[in-house]
Amino acid sequence: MAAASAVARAARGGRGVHTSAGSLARILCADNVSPVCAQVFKDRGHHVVEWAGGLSPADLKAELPKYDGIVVRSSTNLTEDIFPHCPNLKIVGRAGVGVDNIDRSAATRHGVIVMNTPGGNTRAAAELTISLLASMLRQVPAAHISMREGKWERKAFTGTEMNGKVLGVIGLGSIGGAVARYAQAFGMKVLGFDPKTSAEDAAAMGVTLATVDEVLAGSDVVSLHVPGGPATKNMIDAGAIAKMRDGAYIVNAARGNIVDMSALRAALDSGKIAGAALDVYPEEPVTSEDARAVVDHPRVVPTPHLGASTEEAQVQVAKEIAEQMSDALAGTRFEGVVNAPFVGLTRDPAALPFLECAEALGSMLAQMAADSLPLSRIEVVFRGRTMQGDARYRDGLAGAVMKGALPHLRPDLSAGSINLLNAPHLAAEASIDVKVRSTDEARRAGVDVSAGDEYMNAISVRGFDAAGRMHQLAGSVIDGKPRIIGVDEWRGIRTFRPVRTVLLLNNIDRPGAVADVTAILAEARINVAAMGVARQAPGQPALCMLTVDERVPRTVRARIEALDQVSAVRSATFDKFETV
Ligand SMILES: NC(=O)c1ccc[n+]([C@@H]2O[C@H](COP(=O)([O-])OP(=O)(O)OC[C@H]3O[C@@H](n4cnc5c(N)ncnc54)[C@H](O)[C@@H]3O)[C@@H](O)[C@H]2O)c1
Ligand SMILES: O=C(O)[C@H](O)COP(=O)(O)O
Repeated sequence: MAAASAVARAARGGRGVHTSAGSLARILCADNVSPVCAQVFKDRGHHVVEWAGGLSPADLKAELPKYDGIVVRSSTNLTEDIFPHCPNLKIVGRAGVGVDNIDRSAATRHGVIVMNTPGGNTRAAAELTISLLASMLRQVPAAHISMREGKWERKAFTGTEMNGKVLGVIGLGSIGGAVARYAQAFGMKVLGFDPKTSAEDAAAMGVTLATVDEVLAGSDVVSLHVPGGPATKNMIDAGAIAKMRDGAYIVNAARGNIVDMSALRAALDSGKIAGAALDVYPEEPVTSEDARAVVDHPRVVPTPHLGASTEEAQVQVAKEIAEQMSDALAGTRFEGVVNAPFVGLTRDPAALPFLECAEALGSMLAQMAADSLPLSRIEVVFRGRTMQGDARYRDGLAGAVMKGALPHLRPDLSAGSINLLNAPHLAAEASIDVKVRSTDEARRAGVDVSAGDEYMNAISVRGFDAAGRMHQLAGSVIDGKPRIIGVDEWRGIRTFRPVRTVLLLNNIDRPGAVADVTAILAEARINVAAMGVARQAPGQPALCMLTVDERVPRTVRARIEALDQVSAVRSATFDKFETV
């Protein structure tokens, strides 16, 4: 399972992420995803099982623990309770756009990457939206049924033209944008609302930007293209419908719970809404009485979630998700990740040393604070253009610092169960408040940001115990490698690499003070690899930093602590970083 562990290593922010020929991950392809998906995985050396249709919660609990990855469409629901059953699961792929059937925050908490294929089914969904719109305005399905019943009813099916009407598009992303363009070819004017669309982008689509209320009030047809989820649930409720024109139409090919079915049913019955075309429903297949009544309404055109169901779109999303997941499993590319965009940093040679530095700082901080655990708060401050210029660093640094710290703060967790994705959540579980700020933000919050200020790029970490005592470290990347550049209040120290075992001693600066320490280490046959001292003035308190080749037993540490010139000894051992 070398490739499967590559994705875990990438999430852990480790080095050496690569595919080895013939290395296998076990992938479950569910929800009738195109066979192209399985083929791409097989071609990339993975072991694939194709599952016909969706998996029930019981199926998921029984089957998914055996797999490293799963591909789903919209039928299989990966709810919060599934993830604790799947310790091997590393990646979930959505062959499509909407990820509202996947509990992304539970996935993140369990260190599982979630990715989708935005764009793969845009054309299919936009074409179906226009088909629904035209069928609804011209009553094509009802006329079809009437013909099949042997009737010839022309007058009853007099329709409404698209030309000259106003289409209101809510959600001007890929599909909403395409719908807006297609509708203009039929002579429709388009009003649109999307908080993320700029006036320039709207103008390029030929859309007049408006508020949501203006779109509702000014449109003959309102078409919805926003993602599903709590933020858009019942966006079109009785209040929104009341704002619409009398005799307006609604098209929903986005997600079922965006429209309140009971409000739509009432508005269809009253004639406030002249017709609706729906591809999606609050529950699929339809079960509730309101949704059933809407589907059966004579002025409603329903389809069973067919937006992405074209040969072309299915092949496209199946191929894309298998390639994206295979690349992520190989650790070479992290396209389409929706719950941890920062994992891409682990493949960036310029970014990786900063993540390693943050992890080393977290590890050393937690080890330095061993005598004052638990830590209740960890603050991370970053400076420099590299990290400030890329929004992904904020989450990446939080993950890396906590990934380093947690093995020392939560002995209940095995080191292998902690990665960049879940580390901040595991910290929150232990009531450790983690804050990441840029120097500017920290300065505004009144935090001392002087640690590492002589470096272009630096990360400082401060850990506070319950009594408010603080431990502080700063690090930077020098010659492509992490270095510790500051310890507590000491500035301008001789920088050192976070490798082997680092001993920090607070001592009085006097002749032979350090020699007494190295003599004890020599007696214990502990080799000193590097050493540095920092002091305020001759004869004053000083800091001595020693890198030694072995772990320092408690008895040896106690002998050093007993020296009268030494006031505090702290040590940190690094397993994963290179040797000096
Ligand atoms: N019927 C189908 O088979 C089918 C197929 C594909 C996608 N979809 C659904 O369509 C949705 C949109 O797909 P897309 O590819 O265009 O995604 P997208 O991410 O490109 O676009 C979504 C847009 O909605 C906007 N948005 C979010 N909240 C909003 C709000 N409250 N008000 C206004 N705009 C808001 C976003 O800013 C974004 O621009 C998907 O999330 C999916 O649920 C359905
Ligand atoms: O969000 C999507 O991509 C669509 O709703 C398609 O869903 P499906 O893959 O279940 O057809």
